[in-house]
Amino acid sequence: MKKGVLLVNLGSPDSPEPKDVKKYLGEFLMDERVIDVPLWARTLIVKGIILNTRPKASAAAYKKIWWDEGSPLIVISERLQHKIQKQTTLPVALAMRYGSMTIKKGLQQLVNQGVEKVFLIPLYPQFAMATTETILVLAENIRNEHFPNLKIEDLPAFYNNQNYIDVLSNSIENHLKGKTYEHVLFSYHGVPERHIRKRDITKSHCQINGICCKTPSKAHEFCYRHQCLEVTRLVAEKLNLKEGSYSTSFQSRLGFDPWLQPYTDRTIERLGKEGLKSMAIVTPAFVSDCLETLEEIAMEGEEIFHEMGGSEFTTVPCLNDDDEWVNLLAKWINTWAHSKPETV
Ligand SMILES: C=CC1=C(C)c2cc3[nH]c(cc4nc(cc5[nH]c(cc1n2)c(C)c5CCC(=O)O)C(CCC(=O)O)=C4C)c(C)c3C=C
Ligand SMILES: [Fe+2]
Ligand SMILES: [Fe+2]
Repeated sequence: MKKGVLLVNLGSPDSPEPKDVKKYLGEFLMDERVIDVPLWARTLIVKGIILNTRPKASAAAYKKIWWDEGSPLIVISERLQHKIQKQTTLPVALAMRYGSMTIKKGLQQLVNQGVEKVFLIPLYPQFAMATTETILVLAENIRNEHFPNLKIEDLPAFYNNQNYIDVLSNSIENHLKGKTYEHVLFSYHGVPERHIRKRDITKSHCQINGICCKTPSKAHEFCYRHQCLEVTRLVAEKLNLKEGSYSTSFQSRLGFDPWLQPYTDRTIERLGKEGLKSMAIVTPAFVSDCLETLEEIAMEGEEIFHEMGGSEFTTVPCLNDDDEWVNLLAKWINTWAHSKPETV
């Protein structure tokens, strides 16, 4: 049975022009796993409010970070794909959950090469309904409709895989080059608190308080908050960061519902107000730099810190196409390729 790999990331607009940003945001935010309210309410919020107000401002933000070759998230994902391809004999395709590089096209490319079994790799270290789950559900729907004979297996969230933690820690250490910052902030993309409760398979564990995510539970297989806190804990342990010299926060909230806290912008503000002069930010919910890291953190975050009196602010790049990261993904792919007996 011929095997192949499909890497899947979030996606970006085709260009940083308001019309393309509007089209992209429309598809993204109408996803029932991103804005998880009934269709009528989602339509009202997205088409009635957000798409009439946000695309211009979002387009301006995209313009600040756009590269000559295109969206950083897409260009970086393509570089990753090409580097991985050099380390495996399996065909490696790339798709995006939203936008024009669709999952259907990615699966079609593999099928055209004779692939019968796909290793689907959502490029997210932590599970979330708005990221991993929506990819898996869509891929399964596309398979049922267009490729019923195709087998698909997926890579589960790898937030606590020690090899991943080592690669991430090394990349942080390499960026900081031995310089000590007074605080290291681990900033993860936020989600509404409701998303965490919805995916609590025990129905009662996740209270979103100080202790639930630190108390062992089978709920953690699908608890984004637990998985983010674990990445921070494991990296801090590996890098020997002292208690109090690092913390976790959540960025990019949208709307009025409570999202995971503490919020990144307020945390940077607080640290600046407390007289902190130097800080580093790491963004481990993303494996590729994107609007959220290059604009919201590296530009807006730095501006907030400076306004509050801080001076040195550094944003650690995502893993992008880092060689150790490529090697690790290639190792997982090649292990998968050889691990299971072929079905005839
Ligand atoms: C209800 C809204 C959103 C949820 C829930 C959400 C979860 C979520 N998103 C990412 C990763 C990325 N998000 C990006 C951009 C982005 N996200 C939202 C909204 C939600 N995300 C919006 C409206 C936008 C667009 C930006 C804007 O208009 O200001 C990106 C960047 C894409 C790019 O092109 O660079 C990424 C990556 C994760 C990991 C996540 C939940 C865990
Ligand atoms: Fe997002
Ligand atoms: Fe939890």
